[in-house]
Amino acid sequence: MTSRSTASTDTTDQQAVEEVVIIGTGFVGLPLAIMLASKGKTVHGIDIDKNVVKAINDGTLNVNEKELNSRLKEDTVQENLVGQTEPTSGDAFVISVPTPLTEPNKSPDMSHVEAAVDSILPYLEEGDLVNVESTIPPLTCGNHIVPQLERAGYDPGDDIQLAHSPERILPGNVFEEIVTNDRIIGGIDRASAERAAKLYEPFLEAEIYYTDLVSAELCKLMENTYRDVNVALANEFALIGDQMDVNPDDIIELANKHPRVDLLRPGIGVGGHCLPVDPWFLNEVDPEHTNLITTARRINDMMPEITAKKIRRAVADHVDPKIIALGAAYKPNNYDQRNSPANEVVEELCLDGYRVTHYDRHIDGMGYDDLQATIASESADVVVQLVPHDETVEELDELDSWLSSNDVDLLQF
Ligand SMILES: NC(=O)c1ccc[n+]([C@@H]2O[C@H](COP(=O)([O-])OP(=O)(O)OC[C@H]3O[C@@H](n4cnc5c(N)ncnc54)[C@H](O)[C@@H]3O)[C@@H](O)[C@H]2O)c1
Ligand SMILES: CC(=O)N[C@@H]1[C@@H](OP(=O)(O)OP(=O)(O)OC[C@H]2O[C@@H](n3ccc(=O)[nH]c3=O)[C@H](O)[C@@H]2O)O[C@H](CO)[C@@H](O)[C@@H]1O
Repeated sequence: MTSRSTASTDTTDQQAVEEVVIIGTGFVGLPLAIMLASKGKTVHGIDIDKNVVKAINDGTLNVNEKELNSRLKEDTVQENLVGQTEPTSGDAFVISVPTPLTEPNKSPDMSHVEAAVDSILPYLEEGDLVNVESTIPPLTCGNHIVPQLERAGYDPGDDIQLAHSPERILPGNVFEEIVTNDRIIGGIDRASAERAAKLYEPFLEAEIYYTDLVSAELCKLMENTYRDVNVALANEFALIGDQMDVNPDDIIELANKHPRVDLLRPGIGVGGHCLPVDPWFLNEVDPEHTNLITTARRINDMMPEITAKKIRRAVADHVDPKIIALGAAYKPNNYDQRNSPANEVVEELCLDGYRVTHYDRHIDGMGYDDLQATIASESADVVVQLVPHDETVEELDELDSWLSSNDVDLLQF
């Protein structure tokens, strides 16, 4: 049961949402809090991290997401958004806490979601909406959140509305995508899904698709798994290309000239908060039918080690080479280091005893003033570009002839 509505046309007669309590004001919760506050909603941003709460209230959060700092400082946002460490009452509760994996068995760690739901129970009142934005394993709403609410004496779908609207924003382009991405809203019933749409209507300029809870859970996981598997395919093609001594990027470009082929870019691995995690949620619920998915995960997880091997081979002619590694973020033009393949590559090289200094202009404390001066002062033998940030690629382009005339090898991934 999927159906569509346009956010700009307010078609439902569900009660508006005026006061919103957002549990978890991190990468996902804070942009939503800011968007709602900027549209005049009363927003309580709840976080167990006192520093995050203080920074929200002071308007000083130093997060390197485009526009986030300036939007947080806007007068309307500062007037309407208050950071708190404890929940309070409201019309709608949004759950946007982490859902990591437990290692080494790659099972979902649902403790934050459970704690977040527990924390709102004393404040829930009849008619309130609970809307989960965290990425969750299939059946989490039905098998965990519904019983948790029932144990507290509620009857979700009757006295409490329950929805799951997974967040799909792309790190690095959050404030555009939160407005323009279509939204999938699963509800325990249609009324819950339509009420959740009331949360997004004030700022959304895209379609809303209504569905049930499990379909919404699965949809988010399929999206990220699709991307992970496709990067794995590109990585595997690149390994085959390497073996044949041809440039895989060039061949992929040629293959993409086919009208129905659209290969992604091979790289040094798949990092970030989502792609290395979410496919395992599918494996958790259906190990029998996730062979391709888990194989792709393993291919992507192997890439940092394979990259380190390539670097070892490339520096084999140098005695005790001095290596400068550029890039620590999990992807280009980004500052986030969560599950960063670049960091894994550097760790591998350091474990082997190589002398490596590691820089990333996008990351506080890892920058440099002048790349040429840095390479010269460190007497580097090899420069390895691990993350193709636009600026890094440009800088290295400009330094190309200087590097070769100074016998500095350049490796670019
Ligand atoms: N980061 C992304 O790109 C992205 C995009 C879409 C979806 N998601 C999903 O959204 C969810 C949140 O991810 P994130 O990136 O915002 O995480 P995050 O770590 O940036 O933020 C989560 C925040 O929740 C707080 N928190 C933890 N437990 C809490 C509790 N019980 N009560 C109140 N606050 C609590 C943490 O202190 C933290 O500030 C995850 O399920 C993630 O998979 C993330
Ligand atoms: C389906 C989808 O798009 N989901 C997005 C994704 O956001 P993300 O930032 O994690 O995604 P990517 O940009 O794909 O990067 C991931 C890693 O893959 C490497 N990569 C990428 C493309 C490529 O061709 N070759 C590569 O090697 C890249 O370097 C990096 O390490 O998950 C978020 C949270 O759920 C979503 O909200 C967001 O919509």
